[in-house]
Amino acid sequence: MSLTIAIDGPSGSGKSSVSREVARRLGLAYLDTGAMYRAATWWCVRNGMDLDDQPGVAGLVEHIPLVMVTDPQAPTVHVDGVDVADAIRDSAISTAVSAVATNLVVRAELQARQRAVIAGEAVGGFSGGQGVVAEGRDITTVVAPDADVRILLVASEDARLARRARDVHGTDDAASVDATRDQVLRRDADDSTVSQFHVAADGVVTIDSSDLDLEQTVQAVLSVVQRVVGASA
Ligand SMILES: Nc1ncnc2c1ncn2[C@@H]1O[C@H](COP(=O)(O)OP(=O)(O)O)[C@@H](O)[C@H]1O
Ligand SMILES: Nc1ccn([C@H]2C[C@H](O)[C@@H](COP(=O)(O)OP(=O)(O)O)O2)c(=O)n1
Repeated sequence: MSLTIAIDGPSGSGKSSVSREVARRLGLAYLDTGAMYRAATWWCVRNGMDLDDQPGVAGLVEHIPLVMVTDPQAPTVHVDGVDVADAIRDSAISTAVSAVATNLVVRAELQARQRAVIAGEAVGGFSGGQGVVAEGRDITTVVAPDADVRILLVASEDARLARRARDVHGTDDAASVDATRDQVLRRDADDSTVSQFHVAADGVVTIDSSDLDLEQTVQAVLSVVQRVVGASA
C-alpha cells in the first residue's frame, strides 16, 4: 500500500523538521512544497524578473527546470542543474517568496507538479518510498485532499517566533525575535490570502506543538498515522 501523509501549518510550526523525520522513520519520500515556491522565487530573481510582474513571473515559472530530490536522508532541490538547497534559504528569498507564492498561475503550475510527485510520477533521486510525506500550506486542502493522513501542525506565535529566531540568529533574545517578525508573521499574513492554514479543514487532525519538543511532535504525528492506518487495515 502507498501512503500519503499531508501536513500543513504556519511558518515555524515545525512542518519541515517533523515531516522529514516522519518520512525517514516510515521509509517514505519527503516533499517540501515550500522549497518549490522558494526555488521558483530564486529562478525569477536569477533571471532578473520583477516579482510584481505577475504574467512575467507566471511565464517563467511555468517552464522552470525544477527537480525535487525527495530522499528524507538528503532532500535537495535543483534548478537548471544547480543545487539551490542553501540559496533558497537566504533571507532575501524568504522576504520575497510570498510575492511568487500568491501568484495564482504559479500556484497552479507547482500544485500540478506536487501532485505528480505524490502520485509517484516524478520522484527525483528516491525510488525506495512506499508513499510520501508532503508538507506546506495547502496540501491537506487543495493538493492532496484525499491523502490517507491529513494533519494541521500549529504552534503559538511566541513559540514560532522563538524557533525561527534560533534558526536564523542562533538565539531567541528579544532583538532576534523582533528581527524575525517579518519572516514569520508578515509572510503568514500574505500567504493566508491564498491558502487556509490556520484552521483545520473537515477531517484534518490538529496537532499543537507549542509545548512539545521535536521528538514529541514526531511521536504525535506517528500516533495519528498509526490510528488512521490501523483503522483502515
Ligand atoms: N516541537 C517542535 N516541533 C518541530 N520543530 C521544533 C519543535 N520545537 C522546536 N523546533 C524547531 O523549530 C524550527 C522550525 O521548524 P521548521 O521545521 O523549519 O518549521 P516550518 O517548516 O513549519 O517553518 C526547527 O529548527 C525545529 O528544530
Ligand atoms: N504549499 C505551499 C508551501 C509553501 N507556500 C509558501 C509560503 C511561504 O511563504 C513560502 C515558503 O514556504 P516554507 O514552508 O519554506 O516556509 P517556512 O520558512 O518554513 O515558513 O512558500 C505556499 O504558498 N504553499
